[in-house]
Amino acid sequence: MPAAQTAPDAPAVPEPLVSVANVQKTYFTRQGQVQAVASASINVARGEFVSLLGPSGCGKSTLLMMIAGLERPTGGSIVLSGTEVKEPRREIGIIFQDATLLPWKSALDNVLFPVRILKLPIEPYRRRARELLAMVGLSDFENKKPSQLSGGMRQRVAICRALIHDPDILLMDEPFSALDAITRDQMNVALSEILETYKKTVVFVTHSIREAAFLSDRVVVMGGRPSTIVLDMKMSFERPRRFEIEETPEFTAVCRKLRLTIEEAHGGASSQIRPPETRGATVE
Ligand SMILES: Nc1ncnc2c1ncn2[C@@H]1O[C@H](COP(=O)(O)OP(=O)(O)OP(=O)(O)O)[C@@H](O)[C@H]1O
Repeated sequence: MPAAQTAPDAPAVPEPLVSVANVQKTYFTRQGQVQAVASASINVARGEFVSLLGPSGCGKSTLLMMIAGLERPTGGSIVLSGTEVKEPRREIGIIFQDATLLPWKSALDNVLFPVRILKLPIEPYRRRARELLAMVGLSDFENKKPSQLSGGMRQRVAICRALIHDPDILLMDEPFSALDAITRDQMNVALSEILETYKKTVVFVTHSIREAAFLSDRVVVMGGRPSTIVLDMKMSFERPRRFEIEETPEFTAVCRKLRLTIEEAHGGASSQIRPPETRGATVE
């Protein structure tokens, strides 16, 4: 029987931008070992938005920090743009839960901070910083210090700072979880708009099922003990997305499936009585 052949005009499968292959992480502490991630494998294509969802302690931040090169896996490998990640890399921009802005610097200078660290020429980047601040509606606030900005504004400055050196990939660790519900919704829409303009690959850690479903191309659910990937689900809602999709039966069904998966990974609790481990995952 002849060997199966690929048709000459078959579309080439694009190389993933990020490839996480059987990654494991055990922390060695004075109190003993903590197995944060038993095994995780995910490919993220260029331009894709992938959320990591799951209850507190299931290893989401650990996995993100390993992709960022800030933690080393104890097993498996992470490859970014064809090269194994062994240290923080310029192609990456990171945004944390707390905006972590420098309090004595203006919004504009905070956005320019990575440019100074990377010793890049300031002037062309000053123009880009102003463009980014305008994009997130902060043109009138570029000279304000962080203490003069609201939480949502500070987080928008942090997004501009992460984008200033034009990284290929944005890693976001619960960036909006400290914000009130309305501001958080606004930030979700603002982030979608930013990504329509500056096409980036995003890996996004969140506790919020709705936020993950709204923003993502794929939602990866982590869970179990020790923690693995229990679901990798495509979010096929049309883009650009607006709040209205959250009112649709399709969106509700997707959120229900994600919630049940998280609960099953923790022993099949009913939706009324959830074990403490699943309380970190919210549908608000
Ligand atoms: N630096 C560290 N040293 C030792 N243990 C750690 C360290 N960082 C995380 N852990 C442990 O690894 C496990 C996974 O933690 P991680 O923060 O990655 O989970 P998470 O899903 O992001 O949690 P959360 O949603 O609460 O932020 C937890 O048991 C945590 O206590």
